[in-house]
Amino acid sequence: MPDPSSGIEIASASVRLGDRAVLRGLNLRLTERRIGVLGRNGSGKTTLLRLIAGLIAPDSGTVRVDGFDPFADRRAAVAALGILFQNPDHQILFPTVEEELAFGLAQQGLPQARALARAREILQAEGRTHWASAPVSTLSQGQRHYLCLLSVLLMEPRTILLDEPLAGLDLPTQARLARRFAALPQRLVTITHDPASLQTCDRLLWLEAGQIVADGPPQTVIPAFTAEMARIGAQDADADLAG
Ligand SMILES: Nc1ncnc2c1ncn2[C@@H]1O[C@H](COP(=O)(O)OP(=O)(O)OP(=O)(O)O)[C@@H](O)[C@H]1O
Repeated sequence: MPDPSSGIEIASASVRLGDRAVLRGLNLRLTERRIGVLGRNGSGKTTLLRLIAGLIAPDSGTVRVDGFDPFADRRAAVAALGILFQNPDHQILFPTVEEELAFGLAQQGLPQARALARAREILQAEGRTHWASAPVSTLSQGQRHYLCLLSVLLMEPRTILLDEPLAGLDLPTQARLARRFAALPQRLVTITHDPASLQTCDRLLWLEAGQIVADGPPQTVIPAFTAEMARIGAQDADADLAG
């Protein structure tokens, strides 16, 4: 049985992609409700999220979420973890909004008719009943992103992994989504290179070249990160960027 109190446990985990060591010997035990991961482009944030989600396995070391291995136990992973990718087009599989929303529930074992009914209920609750049979292709990028979030919320996972959840969205949508995230009872792991959105996290990790360089409350990690980004930004050439 899953044990939610054990949180996300990563032990000596390394990931190579191609000839690159993208994550290097990570050791983390994450039990907080709001966890942020900061880091520059290419630092390994998305790879870390994919590792936690069980979409990739570590080359060495172990990953456990609520006590199970998310790569080996896909059934447990689908029930326990929701992931919101940066690009909604990497996530959306179905032609219409209601089919897309129903898919995750059907994967969790709900009969298709019940899944579609639940999809229509959430659209009604969101004031978007007119979206139900709309082709996903008629939605804007921001609306598709919002649709992906609704899909994740419908599945009620214990942990939600968010990859740059507010990037590319207009300001009212960002504000609305930020309020929605803040109200969620679930554990959220949010990755971004924008520290402002992580001010209220319980714990903040700063990832650099596949390793944790700072781990603590936002009050200490954000000033250190911001100062380092300013230092690098003041240079003409990016000597610190490995790849
Ligand atoms: N399939 C792959 N093969 C080889 N290298 C890869 C592959 N996928 C990612 N990488 C490399 O791994 C590194 C980390 O990528 P990752 O997407 O995890 O970074 P990130 O911190 O999420 O970056 P960003 O902020 O730009 O989204 C990058 O240098 C990237 O080029």
